[in-house]
Amino acid sequence: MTALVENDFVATLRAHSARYHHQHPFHVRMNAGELSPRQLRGWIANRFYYQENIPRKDAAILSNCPDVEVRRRWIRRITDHDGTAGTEGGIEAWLRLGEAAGLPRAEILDHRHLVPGVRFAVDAYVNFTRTRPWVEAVASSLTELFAPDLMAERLAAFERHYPWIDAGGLAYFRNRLHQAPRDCEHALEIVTTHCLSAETRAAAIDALSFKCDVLWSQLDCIDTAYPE
Ligand SMILES: O=C(O)c1cc(C(=O)O)c2c(n1)C(=O)C(=O)c1cc(C(=O)O)[nH]c1-2
Repeated sequence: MTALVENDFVATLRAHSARYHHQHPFHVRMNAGELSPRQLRGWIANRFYYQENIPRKDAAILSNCPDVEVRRRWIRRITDHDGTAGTEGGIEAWLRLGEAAGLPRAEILDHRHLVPGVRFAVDAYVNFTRTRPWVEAVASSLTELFAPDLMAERLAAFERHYPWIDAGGLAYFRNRLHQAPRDCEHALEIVTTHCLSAETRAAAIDALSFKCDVLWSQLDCIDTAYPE
């Protein structure tokens, strides 16, 4: 009985793929090769704000998490993005993606292209992880269950449709192909072991819905700011 209910819980989480931002019209146009250089650069510059805030939200989760075993594994996410002495992290890789697309790193770093709604959505995500119970914050990261398929599609689309972007700039997406499955396996393990009541399971599902909205809202704002 418990196993069956747990299967339902995981199935409900996975069913959120239907609300994932791979379906957003901006991503659909991106993968179909229909975006202009200006639109792609706008997306890269705005998505940087998400990238640079991911380690801050992971630090918020660490600060709220009392379990040393979880912290020992979760901390890896921060160095994946920030890098370490001698190794490039995701933030640097994203800046290189920008440069490969003709966007100077200074223009990404100073947020001159950042639109208010993207800032608002990303700040809402970080705030959520600071203020909600840590297991809910972990559940909100489960959009990464759906990310690898989108990354693989995006990689192929960039190579095929946007050859003006130097292929060396695509390392960020390649790295996420193996980082995301590892990360979401851990997140799913945490959520399924900690959310055993109807209430905690409902809260985890709500957290994942909220995160789908965060990702969708970012693209809505980028889409509006960079019309065809
Ligand atoms: O480009 C994307 O579509 C996409 C989506 C997501 C996601 O599903 O949250 C993440 C990422 N990229 C990503 O690069 C990343 O590092 C990441 C971390 C997280 C998270 O919530 O912990 N999501 C994502």
